[in-house]
Amino acid sequence: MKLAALINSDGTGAGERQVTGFAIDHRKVAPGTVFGAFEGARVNGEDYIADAIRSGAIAIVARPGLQIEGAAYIADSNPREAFARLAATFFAPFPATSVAVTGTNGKTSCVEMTRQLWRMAGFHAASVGTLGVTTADERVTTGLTTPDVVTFLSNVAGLAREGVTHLAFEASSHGLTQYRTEGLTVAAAAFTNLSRDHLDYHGDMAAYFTAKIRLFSEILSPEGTAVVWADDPQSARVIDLARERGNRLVTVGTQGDTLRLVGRDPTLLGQGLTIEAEGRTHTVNLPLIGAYQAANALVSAGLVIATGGDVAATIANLARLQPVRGRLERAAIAKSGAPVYVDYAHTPDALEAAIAALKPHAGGKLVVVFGAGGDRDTGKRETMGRVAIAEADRVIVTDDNPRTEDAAAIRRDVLKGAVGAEEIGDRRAAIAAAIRDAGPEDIVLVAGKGHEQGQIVGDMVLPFDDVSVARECAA
Ligand SMILES: CC(=O)N[C@H]1[C@@H](OP(=O)(O)OP(=O)(O)OC[C@H]2O[C@@H](n3ccc(=O)[nH]c3=O)[C@H](O)[C@@H]2O)O[C@H](CO)[C@@H](O)[C@@H]1O[C@H](C)C(=O)N[C@@H](C)C(=O)N[C@H](CCC(=O)O)C(=O)O
Ligand SMILES: Nc1ncnc2c1ncn2[C@@H]1O[C@H](COP(=O)(O)OP(=O)(O)OP(=O)(O)O)[C@@H](O)[C@H]1O
Ligand SMILES: N[C@H](CCC[C@H](N)C(=O)O)C(=O)O
Ligand SMILES: [Mg+2]
Repeated sequence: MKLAALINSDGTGAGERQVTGFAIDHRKVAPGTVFGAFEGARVNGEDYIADAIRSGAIAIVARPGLQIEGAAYIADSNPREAFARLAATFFAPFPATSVAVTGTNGKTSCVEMTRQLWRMAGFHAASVGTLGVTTADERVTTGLTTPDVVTFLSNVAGLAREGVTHLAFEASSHGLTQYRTEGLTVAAAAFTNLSRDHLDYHGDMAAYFTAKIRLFSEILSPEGTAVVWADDPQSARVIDLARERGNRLVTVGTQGDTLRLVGRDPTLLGQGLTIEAEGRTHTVNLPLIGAYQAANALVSAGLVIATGGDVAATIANLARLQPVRGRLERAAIAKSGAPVYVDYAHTPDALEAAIAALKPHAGGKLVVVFGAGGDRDTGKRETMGRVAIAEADRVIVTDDNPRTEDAAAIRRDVLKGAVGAEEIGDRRAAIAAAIRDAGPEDIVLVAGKGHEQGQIVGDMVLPFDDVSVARECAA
């Protein structure tokens, strides 16, 4: 593609040059690249413009007012958005039906369940999120929940080339703020819930909510559908916005209109759901435990219905959902018979939801092993501690990805809320102690890392998998 196909010719002849790719990191620039130079949280990408041009960049997308020589200058007051728009033109086409999920908790679960439901309906579907890029055949991790815009758009275009027609992706608040997922037509957008997380980056809850809501105010197609978990205190704001914009609405939950949850009856390994839809009552056995998994299943069904799925068939397909990796995953059975679950709860609300899911199944004690990640919102630590002490019967505070922080200091923050909890810094030792002491009627919950395969200490990633460690400790 010639540069002139992306921008109006600037009279220098630059428009005749061939565009070979897009980059937002100057180290990834090759001859023919369009380079996006953005001010970041850590460094200023504008400082690398000269290096990018030396490496062959033919155009620079940046804010107005810079001196740029040797490449076309595409100046825009919102350079991230302008860059994403151009990159989308370059990488298109994308899967014909794309939907996005935002919210503090449940994004990964929803994109994964939506992908599964589409597949059951016979579509070639994929999901992109914390677990990576997933199709029916394989899963490739990208390292971030919402990858950077170039990785995202090039991967999604690759999926379309492989024949994927249906895509569900996670829109994290960082991703939304940094315009990582612009440029494709979003047919439906879902909101799961809002609670505390990531205030290190966003500052306060209002800014965090504003970041998330951009999915509905700017990214969702004007002809698209907003799918809303109606039971969250913030849902009304999303519903109001969708109404103002004239988007179609699908609301789900006990307060929902499209899929109204009127009954939830936990069984040993799942739950019976009673759902009112289109004036009829449907019943289905969801093979997953916990109110939160029922919520995510309904949001996912809402996304499938919003993009043309049959209501009765979609509800019936919930009976065939497979568990999502690291979300209430039954990892092992202790010698005493106590089941050990691994869950990705790393916010106060998620921890509460995970404990609430398991508690009804514990005849004896509910034991929770958890910590908090370093270089992340410090304010959530004490609240997580308080939730654990209030809801569980035995609490062991341990390490979870200290990153560049002092692990003992992070545990101290958690213990401020978890008054009276035990402290075992080494995660393997903590899991071992919980499993060793668990009685036959007890349940052990190992929370915080879910599917993660490593413990991040400093700039090293030490191999660590809660599921394997639980199995080793139970053996
Ligand atoms: C805080 C944050 O989101 N940082 C991400 C973001 O940074 P930024 O735009 O602020 O970038 P910066 O590092 O200050 O650099 C500014 C610009 O200069 C460029 N640069 C930088 C250095 C250089 O040598 N050359 C160069 O060109 C960078 O590519 C960037 O465009 O852009 C970078 C490039 O894409 C990301 O790698 C980086 O993710 C870091 C590693 C990260 O840890 N992000 C986490 C917090 C994150 O994004 N998490 C969310 C949410 C998780 C969830 O709850 O699900 C996620 O979506 O994963
Ligand atoms: N609907 C929900 N309501 C409350 N808690 C939930 C809900 N869904 C998931 N959780 C909790 O959040 C954890 C993470 O779930 P999931 O990975 O689906 O969320 P996410 O939004 O993708 O998280 P991340 O922001 O890390 O990508 C789960 O393990 C569970 O503890
Ligand atoms: N996407 C989340 C994952 C947190 C997982 C938890 N194990 C931690 O390290 O805090 C984040 O980057 O904040
Ligand atoms: Mg996720």
